[in-house]
Amino acid sequence: MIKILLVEDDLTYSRIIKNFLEKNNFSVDALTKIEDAKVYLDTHQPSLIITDFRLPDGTGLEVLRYSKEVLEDIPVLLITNYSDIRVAVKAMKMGAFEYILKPINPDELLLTVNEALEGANETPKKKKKSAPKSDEDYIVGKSDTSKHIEEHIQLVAPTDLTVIILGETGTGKEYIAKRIHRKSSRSHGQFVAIDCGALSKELAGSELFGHVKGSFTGALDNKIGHLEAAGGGTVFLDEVGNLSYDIQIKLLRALQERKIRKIGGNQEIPIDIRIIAATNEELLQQAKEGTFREDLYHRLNEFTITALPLRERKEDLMVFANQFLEQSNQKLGKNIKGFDADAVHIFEKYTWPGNLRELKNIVRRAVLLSQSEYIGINSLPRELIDEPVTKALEETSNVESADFKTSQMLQEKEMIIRVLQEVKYNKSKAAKTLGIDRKTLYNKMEKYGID
Ligand SMILES: Nc1ncnc2c1ncn2[C@@H]1O[C@H](COP(=O)(O)OP(=O)(O)OP(=O)(O)O)[C@@H](O)[C@H]1O
Repeated sequence: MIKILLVEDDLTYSRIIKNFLEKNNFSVDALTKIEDAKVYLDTHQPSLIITDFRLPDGTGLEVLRYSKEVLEDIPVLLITNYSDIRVAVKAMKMGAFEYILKPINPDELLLTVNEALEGANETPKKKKKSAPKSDEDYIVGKSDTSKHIEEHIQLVAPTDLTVIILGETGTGKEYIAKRIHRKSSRSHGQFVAIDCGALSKELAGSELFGHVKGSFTGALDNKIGHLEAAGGGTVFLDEVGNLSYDIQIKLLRALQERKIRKIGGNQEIPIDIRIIAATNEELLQQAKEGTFREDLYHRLNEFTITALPLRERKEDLMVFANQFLEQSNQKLGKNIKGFDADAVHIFEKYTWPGNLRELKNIVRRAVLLSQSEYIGINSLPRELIDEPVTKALEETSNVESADFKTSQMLQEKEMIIRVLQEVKYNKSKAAKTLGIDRKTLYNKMEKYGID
């Protein structure tokens, strides 16, 4: 039976999730604290972790970080209470598989659990990222920017040039890389995606280049690295700015000489790969500051493609939203026809910090929740609807020039409003969720003028 670790300190919630998953034939071990989860992960190998964001001894991000350290390829789902998409985006960047907003919808939970487990072994070992299953999944978009990206993909794909793809998280860098691979003469070979941000410092060399038996403690056998294994195919180095200096030197050599040497080995092994690298950092800036080798930067940068954030390609927004709706309809067996005018208006106003990944997630959730033919604001999470309010608040208070305290107060006010809405204005529940007593909550509500 597939084993799941659940880290949730709200015992009622924990029991509901555990019972629900057990009814669906999963075995669930439930814990309430990060420290206990760490001890558990030292001795157990669950296939999936579901963790709440707010825990008594820290945040779920710590569970995520630790799990990536001890178990390389374990999917982690983060439950966030305050609909804080920025936390969710950070979690995704740290390697979380998906985030789920409270209040949890059981169908959504089950769907996400199954998606996370799809392809994951029962005993996880290797890091692998999700990639488009087929080219049919890929949406081109209709903005000029999208058309340019498509032209560039078509232009560079048949060559063997190394490509750097720049862009914020969730803008589709991996999707672009995979499309280049599919349109290239290497399409019959493998597409190997490596998340350089998730490679441990000690093992990065061995993962990329391989090692010979006995070259370090734990090297019990000869190992073939990804660069050799992907022979004839394409290697996608995501978050390439995270590679250590040593590895950068080795990679530069590999690219220049088209040969690698395994860790602890003397033999030169020819490699036949194309590299596509991606970063959401200012790699050139890093190169200038000396944290990323400039020679490697130039070697990688034979061609650049920039994936713009969704907020700068508004024309594409509804094209993607409608396609995601179609995909979700198919997957969930629903027949939602589209979005109503209010939903479209809210979509257009929102800033989409998690870009296409966030849009897809929100559309999928809305399709799942929607009771009517057209998705309306009732099926959208609060953060989308509240964002303009938050922004107006920030603008009137001119947060940029205001001191830190003002900004903290604004955040606190916003959080109290959100929690109150979430618990339908039950003050005891709100106080409990916020981790303060009722009296403090009343004082704060008065201070911020919340009715
Ligand atoms: N062109 C596209 N067509 C359809 N879906 C897309 C496209 N680009 C991105 N997506 C959706 O957005 C999600 C995120 O895309 P992707 O993983 O390629 O982003 P990324 O920029 O590599 O993110 P990160 O920097 O966080 O690794 C994908 O899983 C997919 O669902």
